[in-house]
Amino acid sequence: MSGYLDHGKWRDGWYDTAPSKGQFVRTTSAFRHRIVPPDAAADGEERFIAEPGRYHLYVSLACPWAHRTLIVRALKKLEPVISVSVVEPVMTQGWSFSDALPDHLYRHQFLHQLYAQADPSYTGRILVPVLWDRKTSSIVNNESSEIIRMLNGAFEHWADRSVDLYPAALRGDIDEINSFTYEAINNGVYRCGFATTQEAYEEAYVRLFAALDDIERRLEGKDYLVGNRPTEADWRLFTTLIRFDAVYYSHFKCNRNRIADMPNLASYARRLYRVPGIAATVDMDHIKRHYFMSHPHINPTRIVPAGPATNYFDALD
Ligand SMILES: N[C@@H](CCC(=O)N[C@@H](CS)C(=O)NCC(=O)O)C(=O)O
Repeated sequence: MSGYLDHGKWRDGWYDTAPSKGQFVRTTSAFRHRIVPPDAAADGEERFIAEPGRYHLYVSLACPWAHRTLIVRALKKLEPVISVSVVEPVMTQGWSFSDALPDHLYRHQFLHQLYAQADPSYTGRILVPVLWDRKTSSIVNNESSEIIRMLNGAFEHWADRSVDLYPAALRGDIDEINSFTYEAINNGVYRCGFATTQEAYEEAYVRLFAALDDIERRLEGKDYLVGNRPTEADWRLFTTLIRFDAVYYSHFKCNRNRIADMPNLASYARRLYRVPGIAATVDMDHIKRHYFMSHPHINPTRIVPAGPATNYFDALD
């Protein structure tokens, strides 16, 4: 089960959808600091400066938002620079650690203990991803869209500079697609799955599939959403696509059709999946166990479906 911290104390509890007429409203991330490259920190004012071995990511392999950060870390070849701890996929007191999946820094049992360590009076939900600073023992940032920008741009001294997921010339187009994708698709599947009224669910469902149809058209004759190399816009969409047929289609009732039934989207997702380093970031076991076992209000038996037998992304051409 999930829950939140109330002035540093754990409380079980789900999102209250009553004030929003059954609509799921995502909470905003609380920690929003920035890491700057060493050369941009010359005046000594900056608190968080890029350096190897200083920062640590806490992620769930199940979570599409955390998945973005692992993808950018892999593409920028930052594995030796930024270390990672992975939480257990099934929520207990929210996200937890185990002997098999430990908190490498503090051996906490639960992620909420890390939030309380950063801010003993923290009130709010305990979200992944978390970008942690060893030096100040604090959370730099827990908003994936901002973390991926930092991984793409602040660690250039140690990163693979041939990869730029947010090139200056394409930023306007990337930002525009990102907000469209976020509202209707990335968060749209959650707005379907966590809706508590028929109206709220149907509104999210119609918007989701209209957006997928739109992207299906945009991808006609194109390999990527913006330009001719993968950008942030592609990776942000990818983490939802890869979970869609196995989880969102059934668990979140996003069942007009599968991604496998949309030829351009299916081959696009497969193309992205085959980029070197990406397949290793996709863990279908964590993904399926997390969703089907962590939301007992949606799936009370907590049975994890055996299928789908094959996914569009591992099918042979
Ligand atoms: N906007 C945030 C969203 C992060 C988020 O909602 N993560 C989910 C996992 S998919 C979470 O940790 N949920 C725990 C909860 O809501 O209690 C981001 O992109 O970083």
